[in-house]
Amino acid sequence: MSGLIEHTLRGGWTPSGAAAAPLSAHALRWLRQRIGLAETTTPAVPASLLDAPSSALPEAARADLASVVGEQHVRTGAAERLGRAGGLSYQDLVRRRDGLAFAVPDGVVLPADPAQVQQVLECCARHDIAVVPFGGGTSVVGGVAALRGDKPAVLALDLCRLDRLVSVDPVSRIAVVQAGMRAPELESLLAAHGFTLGHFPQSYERATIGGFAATRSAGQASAGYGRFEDMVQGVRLATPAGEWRLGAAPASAAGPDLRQLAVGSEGSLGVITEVALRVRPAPERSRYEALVFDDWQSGADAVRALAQSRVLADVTRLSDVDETEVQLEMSGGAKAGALRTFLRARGIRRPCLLVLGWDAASREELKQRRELTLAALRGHRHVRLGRAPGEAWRSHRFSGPRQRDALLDRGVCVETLETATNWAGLGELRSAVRTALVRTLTSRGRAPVVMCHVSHAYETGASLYFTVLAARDADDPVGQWQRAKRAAGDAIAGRGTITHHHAVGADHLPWLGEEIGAVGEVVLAAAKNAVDPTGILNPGKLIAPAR
Ligand SMILES: Cc1cc2nc3c(=O)[nH]c(=O)nc-3n(C[C@H](O)[C@H](O)[C@H](O)COP(=O)(O)OP(=O)(O)OC[C@H]3O[C@@H](n4cnc5c(N)ncnc54)[C@H](O)[C@@H]3O)c2cc1C
Repeated sequence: MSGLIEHTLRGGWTPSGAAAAPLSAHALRWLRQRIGLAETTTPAVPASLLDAPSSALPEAARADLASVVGEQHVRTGAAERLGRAGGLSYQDLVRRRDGLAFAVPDGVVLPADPAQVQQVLECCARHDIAVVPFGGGTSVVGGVAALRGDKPAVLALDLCRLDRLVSVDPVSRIAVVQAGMRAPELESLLAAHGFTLGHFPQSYERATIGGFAATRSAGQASAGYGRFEDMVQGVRLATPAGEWRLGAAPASAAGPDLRQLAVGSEGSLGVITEVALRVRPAPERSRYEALVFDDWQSGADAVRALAQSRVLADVTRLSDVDETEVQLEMSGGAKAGALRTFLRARGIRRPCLLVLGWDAASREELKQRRELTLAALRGHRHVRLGRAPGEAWRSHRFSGPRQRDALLDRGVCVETLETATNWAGLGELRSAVRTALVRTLTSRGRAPVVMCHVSHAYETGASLYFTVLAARDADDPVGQWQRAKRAAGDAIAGRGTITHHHAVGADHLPWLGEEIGAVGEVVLAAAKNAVDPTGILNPGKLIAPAR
């Protein structure tokens, strides 16, 4: 066990904030000119000035919980509670950075193993206390907001002590892992057995296995290794109705696949305590490179060709013109200028960057896979940039959240949203979301930067991931983003899914009914009623309260 994670009030991805990835003078100049950023800095309010409301956890409940997990593992101090107060969306960060109102749990409980999680839930059901399962706390959709629903108190159930690799079956290639294990720790433990999970979301450094399973996460190498639910062979949950184990075999015809009810249940149907995961041999070789297409549609057509020919690279990531421009500007002015000249000379005026990355067991396998991918791109006009930009992308693949800290310090409204749809509707969906974001975030004649990329491609369609940079409305930063998000959500509804991998949480709930239908909502509510009849599990997330 690696010991407890000490969460403190989070105003960014790292405690050092912007210092971890400072913006260059060139990037700052470019931002000022593009989005009309003021010259001022906008540091976070010191955590010492923020106070938690006093805990509403009844003493009888606290004592009961302590008898299960031990006195030191029921915490009601302000620092502990503020540290689990919400996730890492822009709204969450701005609320905490600016000292605006946000929900704080009444206590934090830290069980040691699946049996204790089960007992904690039974205890909370007895005392009618709401429970928010808390993994890495990286939710960007309000999934770990400390909402209490109709309950008098709410607890953050922090799973960080469930951090064991329970077993590795090298014959079947299955690893059983406790839910609170963080992704980097799991990768290093699997490496000792010669395996990898291959799940590398941008939140890799902080997120947990239970969180991935609870949200149907998708990593950067999803084209090769699959989405998280593709990796889940079995799952063990604690529920107020009792323990639930699913996944006796890799495939089964024993009725609907109930694993898929547990995976993606976002803490509303149970607390995931263990996951049996499909693992693969760690790659001996890997190679990343970059290509450029002239405009979005040519690039999207090329990625569709790769997906439909089933020769996608493990990492296949296509940036649109705006995202490509920002990548160039953030990486430095002179280099960007030289590259533009080089591309213009080759007829590329609206560059869209495609990063491809392959993992393989041998040099031969790598060569073969790469050749198949590149062969499918013949006929799709592009310019190859070689390995350097591909490898640069790989080495900075987890630095986005640090860069966000730096942007937050400079008064930028910086947020992302994602969706997916079929290839036939992808162009329309992208335009509709772009238009909604530009319309709602244009202020004083300055339009925001709206970037988009495809990083998860399928034979029938792809995801779209948008990143927005706008000058922050200092008077109403939360309202500014909420208006933009509402407009984007309305543009998505009916054209695609409201979420491809961030999950529903509280923030996407207004659109869920339109996506799954009234019958779908009734089915989800019935499942909840069966496992959580008094509604203590994560109120206000995924499943709307009964009207
Ligand atoms: C900078 C940044 C980048 C991101 N990049 C990606 C990305 O590339 N791909 C991606 O898929 N997501 C991404 N996310 C979103 C987020 O990291 C994922 O949703 C992740 O799966 C959450 O894991 P977590 O352990 O932090 O879960 P948490 O944030 O702690 O919880 C997420 C939800 O799952 C529930 N939950 C957590 N653990 C359990 C459990 N054991 N049992 C039951 N319910 C549980 C919570 O109650 C909550 O509803 C990103 C987030 C940030 C901030």
